[in-house]
Amino acid sequence: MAIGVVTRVLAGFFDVTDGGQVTRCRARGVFRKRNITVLVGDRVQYQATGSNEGWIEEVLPRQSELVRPPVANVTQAVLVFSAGNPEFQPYLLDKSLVVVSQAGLEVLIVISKVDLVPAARVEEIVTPYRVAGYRVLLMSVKEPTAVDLLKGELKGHTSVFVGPSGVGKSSLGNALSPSLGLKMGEISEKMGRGKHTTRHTELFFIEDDTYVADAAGFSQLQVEIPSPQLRLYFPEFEAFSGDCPYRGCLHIDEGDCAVKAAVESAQLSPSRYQSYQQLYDEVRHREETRY
Ligand SMILES: Nc1nc2c(ncn2[C@@H]2O[C@H](COP(=O)(O)OP(=O)(O)OP(=O)(O)O)[C@@H](O)[C@H]2O)c(=O)[nH]1
Ligand SMILES: [Zn+2]
Repeated sequence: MAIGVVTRVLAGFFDVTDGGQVTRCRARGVFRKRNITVLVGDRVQYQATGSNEGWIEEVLPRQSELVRPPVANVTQAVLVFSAGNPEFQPYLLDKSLVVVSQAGLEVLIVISKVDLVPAARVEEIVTPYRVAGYRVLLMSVKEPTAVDLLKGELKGHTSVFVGPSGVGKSSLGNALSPSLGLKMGEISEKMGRGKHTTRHTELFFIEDDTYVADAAGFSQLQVEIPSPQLRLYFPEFEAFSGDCPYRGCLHIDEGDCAVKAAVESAQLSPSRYQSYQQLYDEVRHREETRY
């Protein structure tokens, strides 16, 4: 019996990838009885019955399960944001960071199109995130070696690629695997026409134990964290919050707040703090209007 990863779910069939080889499998009826849905990303035991055909015998325990997109065993989110064209969007990045951290995923930030803005601007964009402890990769089509660094960061992970339209996800996907690039391009084209197409998530084999899924719509997810806990998702605040006079200081309206003081003295990034404030307001607003 072999073990593979479900990379595609079709009507009644599942593509199981094992070392880059794809076997189109049916699933035993027992899964329906046991109320198990086989998801993209599931590790399965399967039995090949012919050339490229087989049966899924068992679904191995899941480490994680994302609802949107419905993918099992995702371990890492790659957040792709461009330095220019479209302009860097700090709030959307900061919000996405909170969402994926909440989902328990490892995070890699990719700043793309760094060739389009001056080096000093790239520094300005990137520094707050490095200070906060995030891994950040700079990417440019003019710097193909960056793709090797990205491959290194993907190794051993099942990653979802997340990012706004036009930041260069298809170009990146293409550099990793031509079929991945094609799929990513296809999706955004449809979204651009404003159509709501239900599309199936697919997992792309990059190398052994290394897969990538694209995740349109991920950034539309809401932050489901209670407002008092939001501050914990801005890890760089912690170096200062110990000096806030109120234990449990939210760093919003409190007097003598050490985090706000650090923002004013530029020891903390004003842009990151602004994102925190905006997110806090959004969550508070939802909490207040819920009942
Ligand atoms: N200058 C520059 N342009 C880039 C870079 N990467 C991608 N582009 C260009 O940016 C445009 C958008 O790239 P895509 O790869 O289609 O971006 P995407 O994120 O897939 O965008 P959607 O398809 O809208 O989701 C294309 O014209 C690319 O050629 C880069 O590193 N530098
Ligand atoms: Zn404070």
